Amino acid sequence: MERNWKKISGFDFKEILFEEYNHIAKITINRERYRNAFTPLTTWEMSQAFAYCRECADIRVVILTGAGDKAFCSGGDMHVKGRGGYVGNDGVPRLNVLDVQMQIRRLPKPVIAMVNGYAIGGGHVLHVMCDLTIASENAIFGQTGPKVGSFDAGFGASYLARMVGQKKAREIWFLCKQYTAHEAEQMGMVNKVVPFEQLEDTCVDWAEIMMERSPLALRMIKAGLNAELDGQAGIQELAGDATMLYYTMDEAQEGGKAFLEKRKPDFDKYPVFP
Ligand SMILES: CC(C)(COP(=O)(O)OP(=O)(O)OC[C@H]1O[C@@H](n2cnc3c(N)ncnc32)[C@H](O)[C@@H]1OP(=O)(O)O)[C@@H](O)C(=O)NCCC(=O)NCCSC(=O)c1cc(O)c2ccccc2c1O
Repeated sequence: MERNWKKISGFDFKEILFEEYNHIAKITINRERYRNAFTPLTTWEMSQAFAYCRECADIRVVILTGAGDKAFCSGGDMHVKGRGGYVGNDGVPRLNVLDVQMQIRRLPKPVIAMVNGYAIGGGHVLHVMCDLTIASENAIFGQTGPKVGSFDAGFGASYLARMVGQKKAREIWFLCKQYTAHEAEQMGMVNKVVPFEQLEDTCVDWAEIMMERSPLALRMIKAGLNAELDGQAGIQELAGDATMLYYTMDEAQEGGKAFLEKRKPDFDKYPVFP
């Protein structure tokens, strides 16, 4: 189905497209010429887009994808890989895709990876970070790090292992083989494989189903699933959400009111559940 994706205004992005349709934001890495490899500018722009998605209450689900029919993302742009990171116009080496990874993980809304071709290297890690992955039949998955002088021993290893198991994760990283969409689905890192022509429709369908569910329930489930792996940082995320919920209750309002009214708070009137 042809959809009227509208450009989200207020940004002058050069390396990504940032669009909205029916409360769904779509972030497209727009470097088709380089199989959508990311530079520090690409990841900086992605960071701003994800920050907007977090703040904007109108956005309920985010789709991350790559331009064209060849690649979702082929990882860091090898042309600008320097000593210490990927070097942007300011000459500073950075690994700022790691910030984007955290933003995806911390976004209190579902993020769908719409994998339309190669998801390789740092691009593979990006799909791993997303809550759901829907892939077209032509999609190819794999890590290249140990072949090209890199590795992601963070979420790119440990979270991947949670998905596919330790043996498979080690195979993926040690051998740097490429896997078809169906193999990736069998391994548990892809939710659904569809023909290329149905890829966007399926992602939008899934997004629209999720938008019929309680946003707060999805937010809490995501935080809980994260907390299992994220230790103290995961507990902080879940605890922050619990505090947010507590602040919506009369019991918490009473504490603040009592302070401002210079009286003792009366918490006795609020129910204590077993
Ligand atoms: C992705 C491919 C398997 C596609 O192969 P295909 O045969 O379809 O296409 P070509 O190879 O001919 O590519 C067409 C064209 O695009 C250029 N290109 C492709 N990928 C990149 C890239 N990553 N960087 C720069 N340019 C790229 C390619 O050179 C061609 O240009 P021409 O001028 O020749 O036309 C295959 O392309 C491929 O394997 N690509 C490389 C994948 C890769 O190794 N990526 C880097 C991995 S490391 C990484 O991503 C990484 C990034 C981080 O920021 C990290 C941060 C922290 C920890 C770890 C990190 C990390 O590991």
